[in-house]
Amino acid sequence: KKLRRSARLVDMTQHLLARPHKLMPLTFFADQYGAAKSSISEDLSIIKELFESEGVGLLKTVAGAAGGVKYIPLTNHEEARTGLKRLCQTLESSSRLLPGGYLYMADLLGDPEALSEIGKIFATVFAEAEADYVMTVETKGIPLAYATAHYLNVPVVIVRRYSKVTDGSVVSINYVSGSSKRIQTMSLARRSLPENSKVLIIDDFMKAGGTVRGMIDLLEEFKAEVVGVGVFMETANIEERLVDEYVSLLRVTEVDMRDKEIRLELGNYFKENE
Ligand SMILES: O=P(O)(O)OC[C@H]1C[C@H](OP(=O)(O)OP(=O)(O)O)[C@H](O)[C@@H]1O
Repeated sequence: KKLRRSARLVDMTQHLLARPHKLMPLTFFADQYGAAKSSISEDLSIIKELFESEGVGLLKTVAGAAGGVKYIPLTNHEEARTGLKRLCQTLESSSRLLPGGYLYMADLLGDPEALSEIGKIFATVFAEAEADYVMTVETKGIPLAYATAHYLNVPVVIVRRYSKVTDGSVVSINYVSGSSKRIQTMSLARRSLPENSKVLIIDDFMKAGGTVRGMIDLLEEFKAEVVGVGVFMETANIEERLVDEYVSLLRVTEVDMRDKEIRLELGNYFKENE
């Protein structure tokens, strides 16, 4: 149906936002609105300018016959910092302290707006990683994995702690989660990852890193490539960490169970003296 420019701009914007990282040929829009490709190009430059000036993300145009345009969601660094500082305030209340230096985060992990904000930050950090899948381990990592996967527009694979009949044949490995100091298993259905998949690991919390280490070892069984590790929160001052390459958004610096003190700071995604 023929739409005038203002209506085209609205319709194209919602179309692009709904399909992050997806290349769309200009002819798709030209046919959709019965407009010339030159008009569509002008429309896209208006959207591109607004997206970039307002920090919505990038509109990348790919030239040539198989070309087109794709929306890359990006949160600018300042906005990410402000948003995460706000989350620090929410999380820093002593009532959230749990035994073992954990924080009660289920409310945050259930809040669609917070998840969307965190997911977009992870998708910014790993925008160039060319991940084919986002992987996490049940349970608390699941909402963060989906939020990140939405902005990267890739599927999620969920590692289980126990193999289930409904997974078909599975690959299992044993690992020690530093948090629990006991041997645990991790398993993933054999059919969930083709060989040579590029996988981004996302989890909610990293203590000793045993869980992330486990997922890395599991991915070796699938001949998959780990293209990144993102954790929402990490505990500080862990001597020997089982994983050294990872991005954290927040860090627990101090936990004092006696006087119920808790301190959070920005994670390694931000430079120390930033
Ligand atoms: O770095 P590590 O020392 O291995 O600990 C981080 C693990 C432990 C915790 O999961 P749990 O609370 O054990 O399980 P769930 O996510 O199902 O609540 C957290 O979600 C990470 O996955």
